[in-house]
Amino acid sequence: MSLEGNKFVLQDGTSIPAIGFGTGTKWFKYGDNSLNTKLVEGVEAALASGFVHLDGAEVYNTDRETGEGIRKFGADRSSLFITDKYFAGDLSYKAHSIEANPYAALEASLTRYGIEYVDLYLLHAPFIKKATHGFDLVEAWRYLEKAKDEGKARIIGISNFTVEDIETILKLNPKYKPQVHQIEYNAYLQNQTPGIVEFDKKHGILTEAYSPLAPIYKGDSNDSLLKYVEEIASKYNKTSGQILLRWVLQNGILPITTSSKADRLKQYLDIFDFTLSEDEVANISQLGSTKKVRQYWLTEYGKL
Ligand SMILES: NC(=O)C1=CN([C@@H]2O[C@H](COP(=O)(O)OP(=O)(O)OC[C@H]3O[C@@H](n4cnc5c(N)ncnc54)[C@H](OP(=O)(O)O)[C@@H]3O)[C@@H](O)[C@H]2O)C=CC1
Ligand SMILES: O=C1Nc2ccccc2C1=O
Repeated sequence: MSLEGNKFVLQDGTSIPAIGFGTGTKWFKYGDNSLNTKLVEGVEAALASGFVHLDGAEVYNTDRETGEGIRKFGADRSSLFITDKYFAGDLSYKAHSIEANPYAALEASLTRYGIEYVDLYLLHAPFIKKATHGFDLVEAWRYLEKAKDEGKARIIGISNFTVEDIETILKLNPKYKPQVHQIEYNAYLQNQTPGIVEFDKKHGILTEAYSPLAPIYKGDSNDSLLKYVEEIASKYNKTSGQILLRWVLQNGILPITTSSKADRLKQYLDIFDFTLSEDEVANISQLGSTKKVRQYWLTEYGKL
């Protein structure tokens, strides 16, 4: 698995556009079934800027907007990389997919998107138990394998898993191993759970980083990391956001970001024409590690 230009190439040769546009976080509209025309326009703007990798999930309830944005823009399906995620719920299991299983959930999502397949299908979280879901984590993984076998998902993977959760799947010698793992990752949270980034690497699993820009909106003006990032941003004639995204890439990790602003979307994509030195990457890691910020899955993984 390696970064080659603006793509990550997996061990089996599959390539993934190296930065994704997310339709969760600021667009997240679980429980609201009205069509968000701002997001339809946002997807069109992302495509017009040059994004081809779109990150969605059942729980975001934004697949109709994504499909509509793709059709309005007139993008060729084969030029896009679309991710969807099964809504497993969290530890409390208060909310979760209403579909019978991950395979059925994907079929329902495909209908809402108006597409035939997704490029990547993930279990959004590992909190899956026979008692609550009717199937366990391993059986959930089998549903993803079925989706892959039938061409409904080109690649399958996981999100927010611990090392132990991944081992539960690997131990069973699955037909397909998880190829991608999406986690919260940025300079302020360099391991969502202990040892996870190293574990993914060791097993040839591509890590994706959600919330890669957290230091910008979670830092304060006296922050030593942000001061340093600003300094190197001016050296490379880039913005702080571009430096933080580049730092993610140079750690071998694929950033998933988002914005409603056309100029920011263009900036996010303009990160492939410069390289931070090894010292600069190490300095960002070191300065970032002096502060810890977790934004998601706090109940499950602990407030920092
Ligand atoms: N698997 C999972 O459990 C999760 C997955 N995700 C996925 O990851 C995607 C991205 O996550 P997200 O946390 O939004 O990613 P980022 O950390 O990249 O944050 C994006 C936000 O940063 C803001 N921003 C960018 N630059 C600046 C700046 N200079 N000053 C102030 N604000 C700035 C943008 O605001 P603006 O719009 O104003 O430009 C945008 O809302 C989600 O949409 C979702 O698809 C996210 C969370 C959990
Ligand atoms: O985008 C997201 N927003 C969230 C909030 C809580 C849990 C998961 C997510 C996402 O994936």
